[in-house]
Amino acid sequence: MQDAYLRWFKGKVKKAMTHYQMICDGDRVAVGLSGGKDSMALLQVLHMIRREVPVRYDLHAIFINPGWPMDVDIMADFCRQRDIPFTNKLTDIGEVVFIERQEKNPCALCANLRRGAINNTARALGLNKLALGHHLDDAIETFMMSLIYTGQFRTFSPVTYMDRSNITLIRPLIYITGQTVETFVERYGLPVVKSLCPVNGKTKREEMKKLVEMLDERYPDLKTRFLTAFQTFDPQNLWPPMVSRHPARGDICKGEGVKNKIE
Ligand SMILES: Nc1ncnc2c1ncn2[C@@H]1O[C@H](COP(=O)(O)OP(=O)(O)OP(=O)(O)O)[C@@H](O)[C@H]1O
Repeated sequence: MQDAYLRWFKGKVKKAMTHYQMICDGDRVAVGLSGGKDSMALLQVLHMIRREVPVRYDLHAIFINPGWPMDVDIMADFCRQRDIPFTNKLTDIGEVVFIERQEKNPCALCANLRRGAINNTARALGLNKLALGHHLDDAIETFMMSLIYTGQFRTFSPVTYMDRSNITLIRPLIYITGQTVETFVERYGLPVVKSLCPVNGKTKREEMKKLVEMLDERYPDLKTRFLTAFQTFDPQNLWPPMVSRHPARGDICKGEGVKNKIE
C-alpha cells in the first residue's frame, strides 16, 4: 500500500502537469539529471507516475558532464535499475569557465553553456520535451533576484517553448518546495551525487535562498502566497505603461492621458 505522503507528493506533480499541460501523449521527455536531489527526485517521480496518468511518455536522462570529477556511475545505476536510458554528455564547460575565461561570476556562463549543451543533446536524441528539477523555492528566489538586482518583476515559467531547438521546457516540481523535495529524497533513500563545482554554495542564489527562508519563518505560508501571486498576477494592479518619457509643454497634468481603472 502507498503511504499518504507519497500520494500527496505525486498529486502535486500531477496537478502542475495538468494545469500547464506539460506532457502529452507520445512525448519523449529528456530529464536534466545533475545528480543533485532535485533532479533525482524529478526523475523518480516522473518514472513512478508513468503508470498512473492517462498519457504515455518516454523518459531519457541526460547528464551534462562539466568535465570535473563526479561519480557518474551512481546516476547510471539509478537509471539502469529503472530501465531509463541515460546519456552522459562529456563537455569542456568546467575548463572554459574556470581556466580559459577565469570568470569572476562563473554561474551565469556555466548555466548558459549547460543550457545549450542539454538542448543540443536532447534534440540529437529526438526528444521533444526537457524536464528540469526547478521547484517553487527556485521560482521565488529567481523572482527576488530579478527584483533586487535588476528591478524587474519576473521569474521562469512552468512551461516554455524554445523555438530555436523546437523543444518545450517543463518544470513538473513547480508546486513543491525545496524542503518537500528533500523529505521525498530522504524518505525513499534516493542517491545524491556530490557536486565538486568550485563555487558550490557561495552564489548570489544561496544568499537569496537564505533571505527567502528568513522571510518564510517570519511569515508562514509566504511561499504559498508567492505561488498564488504567480498564478493570478494581473498587470492592472500595477502602474500603467508611461505615455511619454519626454513630455512636451501642455502634456502634463491634463489628468486624462493616463487612466488607471479604480473599481
Ligand atoms: N549538469 C547537468 N546536467 C543535466 N541537467 C542539469 C545539470 N545541472 C542542472 N541540471 C538541471 O537543471 C536543474 C536546475 O539546476 P540547478 O543548477 O539550479 O540545480 P539545483 O537546483 O541544485 O538542482 P539539483 O538538486 O537537481 O542539482 C536541475 O534540477 C537539473 O534538472
